[in-house]
Order: sequence, then structure tokens, then C-alpha cells
Amino acid sequence: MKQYLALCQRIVDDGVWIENERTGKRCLTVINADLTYDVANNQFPLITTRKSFWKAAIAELLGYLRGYDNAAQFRAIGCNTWNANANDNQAWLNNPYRKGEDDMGRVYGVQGRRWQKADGTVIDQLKKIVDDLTKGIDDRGEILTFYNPGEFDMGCLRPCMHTHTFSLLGDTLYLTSAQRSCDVPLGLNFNQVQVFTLLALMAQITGNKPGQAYHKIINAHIYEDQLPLMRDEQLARTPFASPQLIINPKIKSLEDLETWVTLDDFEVVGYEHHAPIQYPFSV
Ligand SMILES: Nc1nc(=O)c2c([nH]1)NC[C@@H]1CN(c3ccc(C(=O)N[C@@H](CCC(=O)O)C(=O)O)cc3)CN21
Ligand SMILES: O=c1ccn([C@H]2C[C@H](O)[C@@H](COP(=O)(O)O)O2)c(=O)[nH]1
Repeated sequence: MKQYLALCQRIVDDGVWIENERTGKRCLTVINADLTYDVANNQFPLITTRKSFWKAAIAELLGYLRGYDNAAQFRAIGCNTWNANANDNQAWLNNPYRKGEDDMGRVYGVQGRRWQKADGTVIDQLKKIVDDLTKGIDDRGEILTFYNPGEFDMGCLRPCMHTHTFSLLGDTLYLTSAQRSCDVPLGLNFNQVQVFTLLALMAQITGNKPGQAYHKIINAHIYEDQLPLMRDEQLARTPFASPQLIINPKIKSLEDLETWVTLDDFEVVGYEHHAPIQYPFSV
């Protein structure tokens, strides 16, 4: 939590105003932030200086791992975060690849589970990684990447947290997640939860112990219309201690994640938080 607040404060103190053409808004921006989450000791990095809707963040991650490509699929498992990008962005609405209401196109999990090869076959990146880690193999290329420049024009948004690299030292699993662009008040609140949960889940289903998760962010920003709430409200609050994430131990395989897992299989204990803050969202 302290590292999150330190990043917010750094943006407020040292950020540079940058015009963003896609959203038509200015963002206060810094370059490069490195966050570390202690998954080994279950220090769940949930924001405590406002109420965090962590279940939606885990649902979003679950949708990525399942290869979802439609905002209705995300809604069905308890996540509303893709409605606006799928249905309210004019550039995507005009895009001939958009297949209709709620379609997100070839983003995130589509690339992770069904990366299209030139010969017509597909690559399931996640399955290869799970199979290797289960056998104790780290070939130094256990990389799940959603970043496919050849298909950017076929999706509603380029992936922000785009590459997850897994590493094994003995039977301890590490994760390094790379993010090119980060909406710190809204997106990072979710992304921290996702990096932590991804390592915890992958360790659990591959029979390894979780170690640390490293989250590397390139462009970290606060949109102009979010700044007063962050500077004057959220940053004035004193954080509480980290809660813990409890994952149903019956989740034992990738197939479990794909088939029966729901948000009821995740629980947070010891979550003390301040009042909610509703930040404006930019499409
Ligand atoms: N401008 C922008 N920021 C983002 O963080 C973002 C995008 N766009 N587009 C793609 C996804 C969607 N994400 C989102 C979208 C909405 C919320 C959001 O509204 N969160 C609220 C409440 C969520 C709820 O009630 O479930 C929050 O207070 O955190 C968070 C992340 C993250 N990503
Ligand atoms: O997981 C996510 C997804 C998106 N974001 C934010 C970062 C930016 O504010 C926008 C994406 O805009 P681009 O113009 O494509 O950079 O969404 C996030 O923080 N986390």
C-alpha cells in the first residue's frame, strides 16, 4: 500500500502534463515504476485508502485466462470493466472488425490462448507455461504475452498490462508483469490485485510455492479530471495494514480455472478500508 501511495505522490509532485489524443484529456505522467508484492507471505496489495472492488479485478483476470473476447462474458462473471471500451468508443464502433454489441476483438486472453499463426494453427501460450511449470521446467521463456502488434487493429484497445513472465527457482515461482500504460487511480487498483492473484493461482495449480511478484510499469498517469480526488482526498488518508487473499484449495488445474471457478472461490480477510471514491473513467 505504501508503494502505491508513494507512486501517487510522485505523480502529483513530479508528473509532467501530457496531452492524450485517444481520450482527448491531459494526464499528469511519470515514467517507470517498480512495485513488488509479497505473495509468499500473503500480503495482498489491496488499496485501503478507498474501498476497492477487488472481486471485479479477479473476475477480469479470470476472463483473460479463459480467453474471453466479449464484454457480456465478463459481465456474466461479475466484471463490468469492459462495457465502455467495447461499446462506447467511436473508433472501435467504426472498426470493420467489430463483430457487434459487446465484442472486444482480438485482445488479452484471445492472444494468450489462441494466438493466430500464419499457417492457420493457434498457440495456447498459457497451457504451455502451466504444463512446463507443473513438471518443474523453466525454459527461461515462460512468457504469456498479449502484445500482438500485427492485430492491434482487430481489438478495442491495446493491452496495457501486456506480458507476464514466470520464473522457477527450485519449487518457488516468481512473476514479473510488464505494463506499458497505467491509469493509477482506477487501473492500478485492479492491476495490483491481478498480478498478485495470477502468481498465487499459477503456483497453486502447478504445485509450486509462490515467491514475489514484480510489477513493472512504464507510463504511469493520473487523468486531469481525477487529480483533485487523488491529491485532496485519497492522499490525505492514512493506509491500513494489508489484508490476506484466501483461494479455494480445491482449484488444482487450468481446467478448473476454465470450467467451474467463480468469485465465490476467493475471499479476502482482514480488509479495513476508507470510504469509496468514484473516479472518472476515460474511454
Ligand atoms: N481509462 C481507462 N482506465 C483503465 O484503468 C482501463 C481502461 N481505460 N480500459 C480498459 C480497462 C478497464 N479497466 C477498468 C475499468 C473500470 C474500472 C472501474 O470503474 N472501477 C471502479 C469500480 C468497479 C466496480 O464497481 O466493479 C473503482 O472504483 O475501482 C476499473 C478498471 C482497466 N482498464
Ligand atoms: O489493465 C489496465 C487496462 C488499461 N489501463 C489504462 C491505462 C490507460 O489510461 C488506458 C489505456 O489507454 P491507452 O491509450 O491504450 O494507453 O487504460 C490500465 O491502467 N490498466
